[in-house]
Amino acid sequence: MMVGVSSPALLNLIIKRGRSLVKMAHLVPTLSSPPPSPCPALPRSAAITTTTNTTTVAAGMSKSIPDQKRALRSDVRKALKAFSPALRAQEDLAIQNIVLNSSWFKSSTRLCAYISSQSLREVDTGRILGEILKSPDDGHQTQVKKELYVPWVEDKNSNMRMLKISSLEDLVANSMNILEPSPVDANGNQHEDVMLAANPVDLFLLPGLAFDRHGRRLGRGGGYYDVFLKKYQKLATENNWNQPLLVALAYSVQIMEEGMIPVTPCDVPIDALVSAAGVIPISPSALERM
Ligand SMILES: Nc1nc2c(c(=O)[nH]1)N(C=O)[C@@H](CNc1ccc(C(=O)N[C@@H](CCC(=O)O)C(=O)O)cc1)CN2
Ligand SMILES: Nc1ncnc2c1ncn2[C@@H]1O[C@H](COP(=O)(O)OP(=O)(O)OP(=O)(O)O)[C@@H](O)[C@H]1O
Repeated sequence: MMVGVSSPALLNLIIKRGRSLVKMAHLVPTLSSPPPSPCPALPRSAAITTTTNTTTVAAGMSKSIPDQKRALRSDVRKALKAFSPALRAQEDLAIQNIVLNSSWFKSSTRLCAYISSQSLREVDTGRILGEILKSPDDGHQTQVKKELYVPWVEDKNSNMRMLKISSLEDLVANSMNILEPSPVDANGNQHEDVMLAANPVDLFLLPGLAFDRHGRRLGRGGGYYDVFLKKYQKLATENNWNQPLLVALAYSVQIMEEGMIPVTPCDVPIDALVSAAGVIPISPSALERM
């Protein structure tokens, strides 16, 4: 099976090791039948109406928010498919350069970042992950030492953990063809769960399908990030920590006009968006820190 990874380094890792893929069919999210939601959906009358072909509806017959989300996901997947590989590569380079050269990335010490998947056509994080994991050069330390936590899908009920890795060797492909931490690291130790870490994460680099300039984010429909981010924000509040900066990475075709992304109270807004055109700080904390 071909694993879709965004960076040649990650791809080589998979090929080189030639390990059989870990099968976790029981962990594949049943995207069509999510768990009962504690987040009340907005009334239909509050649903977005006249924005795209997919959400334009007759008066009083607006689509439900889940239906609007499904339709927008489908539109964005098509746009990503039609996005030229050359432009995509240009944007991958520009986005990663913006992150790597930013003061907020350089000064971050604990990060949660996604391992980009080429088959999902996600903004490449390969160089960023490499930079986070590289050992600081003795005597020529150019960056603050960083700790990296990456997603591990726990079950199909939107539960995801963020586990600490210290090397890309700690990753194996899951049943969704996304690289995840293996059950134990190279030394046979469990990966630390960020929810049990003594110190706070300062930066999240988030994936998603669609975003807008006002902080709305549409994910892939599993609810994994929304559930996790709510829990982590609660943990930060309980510990009197600063809230982490939530920064999403987006190709130009994933940035929507205001009003196109349907949201419910469960959707956690992002603080900032990085596209090839630059950083868009959104929240007051992003305006302060970026
Ligand atoms: N790189 C990466 N890792 C991640 C996420 C992510 O979005 N990106 N996740 C974020 O939640 C979690 C995994 N959730 C996922 C949810 C759906 C699909 C997926 O393959 N979706 C297909 C459609 C499947 C369907 O409709 O049945 C797709 O989007 O094309 C993958 C991962 C944790 N790890
Ligand atoms: N905090 C939460 N607690 C419980 N269920 C939630 C929470 N957040 C989202 N969900 C549920 O998860 C399902 C998917 O939500 P939604 O479509 O917003 O996901 P998404 O934003 O596309 O995915 P992700 O958050 O993984 O990027 C919905 O049924 C939603 O009600």
